[in-house]
Amino acid sequence: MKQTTDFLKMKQCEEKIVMLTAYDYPAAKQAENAEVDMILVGDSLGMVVLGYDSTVPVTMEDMIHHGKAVKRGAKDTFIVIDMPFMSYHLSIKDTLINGARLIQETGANAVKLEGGDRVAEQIRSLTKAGIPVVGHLGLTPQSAGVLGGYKVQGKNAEAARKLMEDAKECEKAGAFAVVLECVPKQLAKQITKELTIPTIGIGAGQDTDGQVLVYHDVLGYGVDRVPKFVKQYQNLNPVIQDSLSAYSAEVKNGSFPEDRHSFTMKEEELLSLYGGKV
Ligand SMILES: Nc1nc(=O)c2c([nH]1)NC[C@@H]1CN(c3ccc(C(=O)N[C@@H](CCC(=O)O)C(=O)O)cc3)CN21
Ligand SMILES: CC(C)C(=O)C(=O)O
Ligand SMILES: [Mg+2]
Repeated sequence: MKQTTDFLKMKQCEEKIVMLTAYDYPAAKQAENAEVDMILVGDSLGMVVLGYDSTVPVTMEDMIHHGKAVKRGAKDTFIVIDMPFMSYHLSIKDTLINGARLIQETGANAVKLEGGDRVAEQIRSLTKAGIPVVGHLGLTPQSAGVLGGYKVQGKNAEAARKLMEDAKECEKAGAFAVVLECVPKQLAKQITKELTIPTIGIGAGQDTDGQVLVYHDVLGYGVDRVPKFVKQYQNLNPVIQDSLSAYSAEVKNGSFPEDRHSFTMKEEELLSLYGGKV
C-alpha cells in the first residue's frame, strides 16, 4: 500500500494521483481493482447515498459505518475519510477524539477536513498525534451555508490571494495533501506550483497533482444532477432503472421465476410426504 510520502514522490515525478470516493464494500473493491491511488470515504455520502440535500447532517456514526465497509472492500488501498460537519470545530480535544475514532474504528489511513487558516491548529494537533491529514479548500460543502451555495471560489484577485495563503497554511500545519474544489484552473495551477505537498483537484483544471471524483458521478449512477466538472464514463442509471422495471413487470405477469430458477424434490420423497395423494 502507498504511504503519505509516496504521494509527495508522485508529485515530484509528475505522476498523477488518482482519487475516487467509495461509500461501501463493492465500490471499494472496484476502486481497488481499478488501481486508484487513494479512496475517499467522502461526507458526500450524505447527499449521494443517504438522500440529504447537503453534507451538514452527516454524523460521525455515518462516517464510521461506511468507512468500515470501504476498508473491508479495499484492504490494500490508502483510505482517506472525511471528518463530518462540526466534528473538528468545538475544541482540539474533540477534534483529536473524533480523528482517532475515524482512524481506529474504520482502519482508514488519513482524515480530511475543510478549511485552511481557520483549521490550521486542528491540522497541527492531528498530525502531531500521528494522524495524517488532507486539507480541503475552495468550495467547502460543509460551509455552503456561509458561502451562499455550491459556487466556484477564488474568482477575484483578493479571494485567490486568500486561497493561496490558506493552502500554504495547510502545508505549514502538516497536511500531506490538499483537495482544491471548484477553483479557477489558473489559481489551482499556481497553488500546485507553490506548494511542496500534492494538490488533488475536483473542478480545478488539469494542472493539479491529482484528481478526485465521486464514484456515482463517474458511473452516471447517482439520481441527482451532476456538477459541471464531472465526466460521466457511463450512464448506469437508465440501465439500472430498466432492469428493475423489467423485474417488477415479470413478477407481476408471472414470467419470472422460470423453471430453471427453481429447486425440486425427488419423486420418492414427495410420495412419502403426501402418500401419493398429490
Ligand atoms: N454527486 C456529488 N458530486 C460531488 O462532487 C459532490 C457532491 N455530490 N456532494 C458534496 C459536494 C458538493 N459538490 C458540488 C455540488 C454542486 C456544485 C455545482 O452545482 N456547481 C456549479 C457551479 C456554480 C458556479 O458556477 O459557481 C456547476 O454548475 O457545476 C459543485 C460542487 C461537490 N460534492
Ligand atoms: C468531493 C470530495 C472532495 C469530498 O470531499 C467528498 O466526496 O465528500
Ligand atoms: Mg467531503
